[in-house]
Amino acid sequence: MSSIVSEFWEEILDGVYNDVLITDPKGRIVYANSSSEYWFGLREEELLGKSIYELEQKRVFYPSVVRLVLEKNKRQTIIQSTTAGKKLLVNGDIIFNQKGDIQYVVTYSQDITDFEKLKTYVAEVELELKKVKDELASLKNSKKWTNQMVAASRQMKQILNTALMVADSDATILITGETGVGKNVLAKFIHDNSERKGSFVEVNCGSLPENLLESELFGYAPGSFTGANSKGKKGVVEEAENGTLFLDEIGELPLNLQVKLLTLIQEKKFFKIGESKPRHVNFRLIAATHVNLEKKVKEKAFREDLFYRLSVIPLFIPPLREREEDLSEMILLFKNQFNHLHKKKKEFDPQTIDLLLRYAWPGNIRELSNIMERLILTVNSTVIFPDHLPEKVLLVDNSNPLHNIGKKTMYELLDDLELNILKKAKQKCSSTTEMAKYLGVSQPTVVRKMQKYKAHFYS
Ligand SMILES: Nc1ncnc2c1ncn2[C@@H]1O[C@H](COP(=O)(O)OP(=O)(O)OP(=O)(O)O)[C@@H](O)[C@H]1O
Repeated sequence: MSSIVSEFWEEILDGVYNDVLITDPKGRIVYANSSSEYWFGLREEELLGKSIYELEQKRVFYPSVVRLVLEKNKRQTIIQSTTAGKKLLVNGDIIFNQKGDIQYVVTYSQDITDFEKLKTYVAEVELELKKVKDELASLKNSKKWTNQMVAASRQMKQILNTALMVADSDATILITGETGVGKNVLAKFIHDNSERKGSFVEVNCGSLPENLLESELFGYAPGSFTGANSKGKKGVVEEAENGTLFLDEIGELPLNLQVKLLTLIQEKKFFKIGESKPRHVNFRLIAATHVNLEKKVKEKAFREDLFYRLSVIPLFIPPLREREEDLSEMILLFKNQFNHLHKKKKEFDPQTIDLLLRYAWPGNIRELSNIMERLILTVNSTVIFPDHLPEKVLLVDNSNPLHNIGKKTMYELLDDLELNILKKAKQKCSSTTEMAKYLGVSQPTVVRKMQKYKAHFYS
């Protein structure tokens, strides 16, 4: 039994329901009261002398409040998960010696497992209620508002409302937005909500060389060129009869085909390769691009007249990072979808979700969906913790300290930035000497700074 607490106090502390741990400045546990077993699943004898860094790594608890107190040199209150399956609100207080150095860190917790469960339950019920409300509202004017399509943000709702308003018209639509934001999904949504009985036919203008793209679009007459199918070929323009033709990556359309597309839009007629008589068609055209078409027009790489013909109804889908409500709902959607698909029951630690919410998602929904599926398939434990995340997502926590402005002090924000710089340098370099050169500081400075954030570098 520990000698730093007198028998009198030990009896009192053993009688309290909450855990009490005392740790020395090196992070070694020098006292644990008998309630600690209930909280951490380890007997007090097993806890004594153990390093909190080691226990944190083994996930007996995570994150360690003592580590944070020692790193920040001040009192901390955090939410912690334990292997015993609890959620704790943990306080870490410092006892200073006469010289003003840390002598001990005292921690005690409050079990908020039930409270957290209740919070999750209320959040889920609220989310359900919101979904039902949204679905009811959208059902009023939508025929096929699929529940696989998230539109929780104000921007997305506005886009879908405009899309529904124009779905039944013949007006050409130009959908713009970064890669992976959902341009294809929106085009299909418009078709599904139109009265058009024909098919939704899709061509990616960037995926084929010019001659193949032309025959793909317009088809060819029998024997019109060497190597051609003797029966000829129907182009997608014809296949889209009475339906919707979706031209993805329209910015990649070669200039020669831009002229032909213009004729098609203006006169609703086209020539099959090898035919001299025009064919008439009736379809709705939706085009999409992730490039800046106006810029292409200025550079003379895209015809101005075609640009105006295409953008009768312009719809811009903002990047996922600007649609916070969609992002959080999509995380939930993909978690459920991939758990179901792969017969798993994975949960996400709140801090993992927090990091996913802060990441900039340059690949938008496609990138999010890929990462969620990979995590659900490859993580062994039931709970997905921050360190299971790809490095690029993990680094986001500190990569932009401005995210935490107002929540952390300026010194804490500067520490976050410093830590991030060191992490990035460590990824690039194989020694502290190399890191020093890379960062333009001395090697002892690098070592000293890494020591400051040792929990992130040495375990
Ligand atoms: N609102 C949404 N809700 C749920 N999933 C979505 C939504 N929008 C897009 N997705 C999913 O995200 C992925 C990318 O969508 P999509 O292919 O429509 O993007 P895109 O903008 O057309 O991409 P690209 O520019 O690369 O063609 C798809 O798997 C799609 O199912």
